[in-house]
Amino acid sequence: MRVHVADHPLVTHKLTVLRDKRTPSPTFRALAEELVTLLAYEATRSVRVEPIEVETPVAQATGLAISDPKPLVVPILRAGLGMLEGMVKLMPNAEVGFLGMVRNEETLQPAIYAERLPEDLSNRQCFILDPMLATGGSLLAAIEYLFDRGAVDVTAVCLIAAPEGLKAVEEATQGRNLTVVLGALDEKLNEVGYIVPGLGDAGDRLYGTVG
Ligand SMILES: O=P(O)(O)OC[C@H]1O[C@H](OP(=O)(O)OP(=O)(O)O)[C@H](O)[C@@H]1O
Ligand SMILES: O=c1cc[nH]c(=O)[nH]1
Ligand SMILES: [Mg+2]
Repeated sequence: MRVHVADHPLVTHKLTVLRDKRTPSPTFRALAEELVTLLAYEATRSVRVEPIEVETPVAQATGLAISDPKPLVVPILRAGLGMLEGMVKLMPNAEVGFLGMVRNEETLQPAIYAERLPEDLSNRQCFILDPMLATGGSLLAAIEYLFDRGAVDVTAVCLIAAPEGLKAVEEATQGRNLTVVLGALDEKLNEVGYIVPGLGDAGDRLYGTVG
């Protein structure tokens, strides 16, 4: 597993405002989108491309185009939806599929409650979006789901991770072609499975509801 933790003052600045419990949902949503666009720059470094020729007003130029099959972006509902616009802004011709997952707050076990993905993911590059990697259970279930469907290459973009969850994902995905791109790697998980210092419940903070 390759891990990249953003080391950029703008990322840390925006994350600091996200962490602040006084930040209201509209600002939280705008910042989550901006953060993803910054992280997407790194996350798409290995996007598959092929050479193409174009005519400039002056001469022939060789450039690059994103190859087929197009990358598949998979936000994990609910909170991952807050990252979708920021990602597709950078890669407008990517396809988008959806996975709805919820973590049982007692057992911390994830469950998939909705799925809308292309049937066949063989030979696909997939980009999972989920702001929080806490125990790692949700991300791991999403990763396994995509690989089981035939994906060959998965990159997860998360705003904040706990070391415990990152380690769990790494141990369970040995030999997989997996990259994790993070805005920050925090200190730890608390006794109820929240990231410390984290930002609280990302879904609640994005959408202003509880649950
Ligand atoms: O690493 P884990 O311990 O699995 O926790 C992380 C998961 O928890 C949050 O989702 P949640 O279950 O709160 O659903 P929501 O997005 O609908 O709020 C978050 O968006 C991740 O999907
Ligand atoms: O800190 C956490 C852990 C799981 N899910 C969240 O939204 N936040
Ligand atoms: Mg939640």
